[in-house]
Amino acid sequence: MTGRRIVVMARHGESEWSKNNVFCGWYDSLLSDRGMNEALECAELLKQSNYTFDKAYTSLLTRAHQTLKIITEHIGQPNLPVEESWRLNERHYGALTGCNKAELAEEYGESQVQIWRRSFDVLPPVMDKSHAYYMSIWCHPKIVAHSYTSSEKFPSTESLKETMERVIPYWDNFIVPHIKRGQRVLIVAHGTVLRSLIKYLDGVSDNDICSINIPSGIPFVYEFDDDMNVVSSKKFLGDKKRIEEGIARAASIGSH
Ligand SMILES: O=C(O)[C@H](O)COP(=O)(O)O
Repeated sequence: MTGRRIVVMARHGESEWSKNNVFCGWYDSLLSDRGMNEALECAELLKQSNYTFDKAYTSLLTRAHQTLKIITEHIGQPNLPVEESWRLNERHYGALTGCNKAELAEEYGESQVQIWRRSFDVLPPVMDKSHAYYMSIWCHPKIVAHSYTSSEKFPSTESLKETMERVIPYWDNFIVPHIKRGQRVLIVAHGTVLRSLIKYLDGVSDNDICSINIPSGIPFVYEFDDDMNVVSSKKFLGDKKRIEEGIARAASIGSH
């Protein structure tokens, strides 16, 4: 089939843990009030541009599901088929999960915290069984259900590199075939998952990806040709100032 192959991606709205400036990763934090509004703004931008979809993809995490639900209801597609996968979960932030970013910057220095957050391949320390959020993450009903049906090994820490190693095969094997069949796809995921896709699709270098930040709740669009070459890349919808502010917010370590 010939025609425009459009994929819309969005990062979920702000979570409670992000509001408190705490590393979240696989911890299942809910959307904050601001996050709910961001999801609604995201939905409104899609509605204004008349976007509709055939299929949505998201992670196992509630903040992404809440965002997706707000979007699908607002654009009048509450029954849009949704496929969820742990492969679209936020990166596993290892032992940093639950730590306040500003406090870590005081202890280890800002540049070390930014290396953990944005470098391509520097791993945060591993989360072991003694970690305060170990049980909360591994006893999550969706993770438990998945462990019964699959032999896949889950991570205990991830950099962008390891995140890409699970996201890109999922994109290639599970999402791309639907796009090639002409389906309009929406992906609601997390900062590092979207950075993985951007790095892969746009051929961003290991160095340049460090300065790419994804604002919460602002949709962006990729367009592909029939051979899945990128024709138009990462086009954010909406107000330029709001996009710039969102990017700056995602880049910053934040305060207590
Ligand atoms: O997991 C998290 O803490 C957030 O999704 C993103 O945090 P970051 O912008 O510090 O990577």
